[in-house]
Amino acid sequence: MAFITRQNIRSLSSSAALRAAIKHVTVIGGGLMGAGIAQVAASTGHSVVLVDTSEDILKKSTKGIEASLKRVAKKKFAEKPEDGEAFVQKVLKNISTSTDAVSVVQGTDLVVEAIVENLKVKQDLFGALDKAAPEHTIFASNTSSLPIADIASSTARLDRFGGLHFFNPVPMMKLVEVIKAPATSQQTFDALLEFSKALGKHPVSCKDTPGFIVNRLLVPYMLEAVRLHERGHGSKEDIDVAMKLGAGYPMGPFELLDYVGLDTSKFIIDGWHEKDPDNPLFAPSPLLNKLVAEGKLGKKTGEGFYKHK
Ligand SMILES: CCCCCCC[C@H](O)CC(=O)SCCNC(=O)CCNC(=O)[C@H](O)C(C)(C)COP(=O)([O-])OP(=O)([O-])OC[C@H]1O[C@@H](n2cnc3c(N)ncnc32)[C@H](O)[C@@H]1OP(=O)([O-])[O-]
Ligand SMILES: NC(=O)c1ccc[n+]([C@@H]2O[C@H](COP(=O)([O-])OP(=O)(O)OC[C@H]3O[C@@H](n4cnc5c(N)ncnc54)[C@H](O)[C@@H]3O)[C@@H](O)[C@H]2O)c1
Repeated sequence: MAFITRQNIRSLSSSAALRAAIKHVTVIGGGLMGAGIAQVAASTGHSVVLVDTSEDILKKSTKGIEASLKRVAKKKFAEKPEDGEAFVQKVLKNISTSTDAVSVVQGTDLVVEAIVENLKVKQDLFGALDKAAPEHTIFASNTSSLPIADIASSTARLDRFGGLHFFNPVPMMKLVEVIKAPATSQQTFDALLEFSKALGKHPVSCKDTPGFIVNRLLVPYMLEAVRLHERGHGSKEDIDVAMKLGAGYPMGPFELLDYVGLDTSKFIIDGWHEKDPDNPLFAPSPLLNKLVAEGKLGKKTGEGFYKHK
């Protein structure tokens, strides 16, 4: 039996206050990740503004969100499809779009950035947002591989800056890595943990170290799979089947690389290789580089290691 103590009440009310604090969310980047984050935030009652560089991209993002919501609704409301349609419409109403990040952050509690994996581009974005956003607004990056402290360094709100690393596909993957950089305040970190829980996700706490937890283990594994294939020691199909049937992974490494995007994968590897050139774990892959140079970026462009319909 749980006893209600004064301390319990205090921590319950402070966590309720934190949860209440994040209502309006601005998601910047409407690609694979940003669209998923916007969808999940809107599905859990947040009001969301999704930002990208053009109306055409935003139209594509919104279409993708609608299609994904329909998949969710089909399962969630299997018994009552009409409630599923109402759910989809209600969630879509919680999302608006914009191509002007600076003007929309004026009314936001949290900015989640999911743009290209490039330090300078992320710094420029946050530097501009910092001047426009209210004092209380928390900034978070969904970066896969860049130090949160480096991204935050273009702002004057180091205490209100942290990492929220989601996993692809966001509507299905339960994990969020919540990253506390050295200057992130405990209050900001707690707010990010609470926000992740409010999204129905399972947060884990991470230090601001390269790759946090998942990617520090996943990137060397994926790269070793590519090298194994480059050495002629296995076809990509056999390697994928082996890891699915032999290790219980839902996707093989080549399928997952195509799913993540080969451009994003290359950004991650190149960045780590530049910082740690003698580490064989992060050595670049000629095959991956060739596919990216040919514009074969994986599922999102219709071809990567595999062809996708
Ligand atoms: C080298 C460097 C690389 C490093 C990269 C790091 C990247 C990054 O930082 C970290 C990551 O994200 S790492 C990546 C981490 N991610 C992973 O590791 C992912 C590994 N893969 C998986 O967990 C599974 O294969 C999936 C869950 C993707 C699909 O499940 P499945 O059973 O294999 O196949 P299924 O039959 O298709 O789908 C079944 C049902 O799922 C539902 N549904 C699916 N997608 C949906 C969506 N977008 N919306 C809504 N719903 C969606 C839907 O209900 C569907 O049924 P339907 O009747 O068809 O509508
Ligand atoms: N793909 C994954 O599996 C995955 C998983 C976790 C984290 N991430 C990280 O999430 C971020 C986004 O990855 P993604 O896969 O969604 O990429 P993506 O290429 O699918 O989408 C990026 C979007 O950002 C937009 N964009 C670029 N610069 C912008 C700017 N200055 N302002 C507004 N929008 C801008 C692009 O137009 C594009 O629509 C990266 O930091 C990546 O490392 C990716």
